[in-house]
Amino acid sequence: MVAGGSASVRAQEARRHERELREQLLAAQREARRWEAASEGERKVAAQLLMLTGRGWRLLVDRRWPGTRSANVDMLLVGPGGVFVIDVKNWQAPPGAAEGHLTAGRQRRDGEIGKLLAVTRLAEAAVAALGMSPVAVQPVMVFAGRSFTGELGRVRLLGEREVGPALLAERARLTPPGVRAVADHLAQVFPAYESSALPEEHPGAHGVAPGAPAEALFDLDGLCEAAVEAARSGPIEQWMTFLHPAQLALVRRNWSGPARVSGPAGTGKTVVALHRAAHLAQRTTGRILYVTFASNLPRVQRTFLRTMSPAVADRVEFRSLHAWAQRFLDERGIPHNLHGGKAEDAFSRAWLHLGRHSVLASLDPSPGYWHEEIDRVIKGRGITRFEEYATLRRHRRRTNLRRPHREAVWALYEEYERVRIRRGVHDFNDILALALAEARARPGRSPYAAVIADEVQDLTLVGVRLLHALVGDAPNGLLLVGDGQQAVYPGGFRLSDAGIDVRGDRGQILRTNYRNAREILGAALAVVADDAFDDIDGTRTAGLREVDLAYHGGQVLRSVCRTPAEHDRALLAALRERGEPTWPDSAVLCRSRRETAHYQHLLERAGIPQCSLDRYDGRPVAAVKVGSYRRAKGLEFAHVYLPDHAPPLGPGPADEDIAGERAELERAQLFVAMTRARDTLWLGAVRRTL
Ligand SMILES: Nc1ncnc2c1ncn2[C@@H]1O[C@H](COP(=O)(O)OP(=O)(O)OP(=O)(O)O)[C@@H](O)[C@H]1O
Repeated sequence: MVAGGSASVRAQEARRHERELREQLLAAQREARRWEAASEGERKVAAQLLMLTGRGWRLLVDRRWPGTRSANVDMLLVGPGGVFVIDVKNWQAPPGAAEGHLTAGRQRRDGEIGKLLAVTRLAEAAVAALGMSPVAVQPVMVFAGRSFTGELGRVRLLGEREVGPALLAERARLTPPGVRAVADHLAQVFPAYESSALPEEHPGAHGVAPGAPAEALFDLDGLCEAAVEAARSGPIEQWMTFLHPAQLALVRRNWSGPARVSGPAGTGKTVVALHRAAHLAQRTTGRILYVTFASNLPRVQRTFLRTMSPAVADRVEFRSLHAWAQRFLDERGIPHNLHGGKAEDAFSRAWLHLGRHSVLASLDPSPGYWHEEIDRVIKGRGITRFEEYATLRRHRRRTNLRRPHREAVWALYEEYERVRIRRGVHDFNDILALALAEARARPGRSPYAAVIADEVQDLTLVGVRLLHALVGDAPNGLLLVGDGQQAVYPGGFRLSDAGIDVRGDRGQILRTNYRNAREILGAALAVVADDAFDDIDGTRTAGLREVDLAYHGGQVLRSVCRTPAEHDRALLAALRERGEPTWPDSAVLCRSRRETAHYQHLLERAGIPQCSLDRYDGRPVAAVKVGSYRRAKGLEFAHVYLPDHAPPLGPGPADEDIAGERAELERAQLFVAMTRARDTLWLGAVRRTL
């Protein structure tokens, strides 16, 4: 570049710098005028918030409360950390917060909290029009001239000196265009307070024509697309701020009783359930119970909620249903003695004694099917009398068991119970049954404002009855989330058997898949295309479902090998080829525990860091996750490797229906594993298994 050229570039830079300084000066003057007009307390607090406005935050001071003549909102602050509804208190007496009450000196001032919450709800409703979740809106009470840190429910209580650093430390949720769009929208909904001398916010200053209708102030589609893109390009642990309108409606909805959200894989059911948990925690002072069947999932979901909405995270309890039930029995002083191993042993003895020489062996000589029959059909559905079992419709069990078979199953069940009781142990079903009896015997002592069950299709009928007993038919009390197509355990039930009615608007379906690339979802649906399934609400649905796709890239890679050793080398080569940076967002998923152990060792020996899904808690870890298909329920990864994914051919049960049922369950499990993949799905197979 010639000398003259470089001087002209410097001159242009200087001019640009000068322009920026002028703009900053004008903005500072505007803000200064607003603060002069504000009350002394607001001025002091606004001065503290300067550090935020200098970093891309937008401050709306002294705004009118829509729908009222004279009520005002002290401040609305919009920044990377979200939306903050700020109420400034300039009290003579020192503020205090104890035992759920706000005080000024000795006087209770709880009404002030109520007012702030009411205006926060208005702000939530306003930003919902942009698809923004209520978790991104936080009420803050700031005490001018004080140093203070506390909280009452979802309201943060901060002193003048604490507020700036506290809000600055919030995790970034909004991009700069997002901040502008949200602030412009709020400026319209909460206009400048008429009786104040404060100048109006001029949206035009942010590049939008003054007087334009509210909808034109931002590009809603653009905002949603950007949010989807951010979610896709970010790490898997990415929490979300913007939801699809259909999802947001479910998060904020008022249900008059129990409700159900279903939808195919990857349609955001868990995202909705987590936002709903946070929303309900914001609206109530009670606790929210969030349960799943799998024991590893609650840890991951707890991490997600903590990231998404730390203010309410402590009031949402994440538990596997069985862990929760055991603690519940402890709290209520009900003796119990869960011992899975000894209970299994009791069944083996019963089988040796009664089962293997009975008519059951001619249908299926291996005890597994009959163990499931007792576990998921008889005890799982709370059947205690043979007459009930004799005529029971066995959902998701294809074999038509005639009376002699049912009598034989019942004899096996009774023998199992005898041995188990003699040994003084309980199985998992007993724990749920004891908890249900206790919850029914002493209702009204439940500390839960709401209960949310994720992956509900995997629970048993007794489990669902137990959750229902905790909240009954209270409005917004019970939310059941799940997808019958992803049932990975045998047997099933209908919600109506539990006395739960989710007809009409209380049963909602999500339809847009946000997770899987088209090719991946296509491959997964091909596996279950012919398997129509019965959902827990009683509807029969075809396996090949209509799904809208939000994402179109991705690929399916297939590797068919001649020997297991060649296959394992191919897996390692595929992992290495994709490269170390991809490993933290990769998972190797296996059909059984035994195979999981095999692939863990394989990766270890090859020097590829691995982390068991049993230990994974949703926080980023620099290792490939390894676990069984069942352990992968509810999770997702950018790259999923399914080694030796085709079930081996071998001698199966004599009964065709039982063989067909087993094969169908295996396909459902494979479908779940395949739909965990966002971008790449690697399918390994050994030719002997094809
Ligand atoms: N509105 C949205 N915008 C962008 N991404 C979304 C949206 N909703 C959900 N997602 C993303 O889609 C993926 C699937 O969401 P989620 O796990 O909640 O689906 P799901 O229906 O529970 O899936 P599954 O039943 O297969 O476990 C997640 O990565 C989530 O972040």
